[in-house]
Amino acid sequence: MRIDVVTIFPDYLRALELSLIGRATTGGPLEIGIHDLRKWTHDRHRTVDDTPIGGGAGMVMKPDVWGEALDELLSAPPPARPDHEADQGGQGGGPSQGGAPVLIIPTPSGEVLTQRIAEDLATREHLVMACGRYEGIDARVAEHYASRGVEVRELSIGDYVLNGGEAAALVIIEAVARLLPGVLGNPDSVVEESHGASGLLEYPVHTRPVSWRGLEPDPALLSGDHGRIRRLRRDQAIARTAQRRPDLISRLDPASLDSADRAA
Ligand SMILES: Nc1cc(-c2ccc3cc[nH]c3c2)n[nH]1
Repeated sequence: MRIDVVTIFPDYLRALELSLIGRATTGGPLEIGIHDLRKWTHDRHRTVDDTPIGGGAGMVMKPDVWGEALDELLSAPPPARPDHEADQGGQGGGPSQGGAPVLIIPTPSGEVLTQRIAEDLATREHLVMACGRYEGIDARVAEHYASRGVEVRELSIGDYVLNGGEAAALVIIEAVARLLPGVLGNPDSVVEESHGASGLLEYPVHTRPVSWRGLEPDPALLSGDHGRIRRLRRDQAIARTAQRRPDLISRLDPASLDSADRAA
């Protein structure tokens, strides 16, 4: 997968050079390009914004500058894929959806990112992320590329307002990139996560010391009885979800909450 990120603050995205995502970009399944939007300006002040048509506070990012940047990045050839990666779905599941780039525009007024959306995006070959600032990017940019048949995803990372799209882009990239094959050391760790296949929040985790400040994990976890441990953890996941995210419980298939797998 290739991800191109356009921003007026390229240093904000340097975090992508760290940790697992950073390692995934050195000979791994991921290529990341970080681009300064001002590269596509032509005036001496490198202007990227202007006052809003119709009035209002703040400034709006200019469609002509964004158009030159996105024309170039959206028409770039899809990343070369080693033969062994032909149609190999990652933890996101499913074969690749082909090389057509997806234009992702972080915005507080977008569809809220979910694990399902991240899994879908993890099957794509090329993501182009447009990070806005000020009051946002001229709405005609998304409209123009959608009209040209580009898949445009205006994505929110939650119902709160940031100062720009860069932090949201980091969240979206991490949620997607970690699902790619070879990025996580242990692919099994994706299986029992919150918002994973079970639709539940994950159970509480513990490690040594067993006794800490008078607190100890459930004795079942020390029993070595894997069936008992699995049943406990499922009960804990259900209880935690019911307490913290009852909205997720209502979406579950009631049959999935029965003791079927507890009998195992
Ligand atoms: N979920 C969420 C996204 C944003 C966001 C995204 C882009 C821009 C550009 C200017 N302000 C922005 C805010 N806030 N909250």
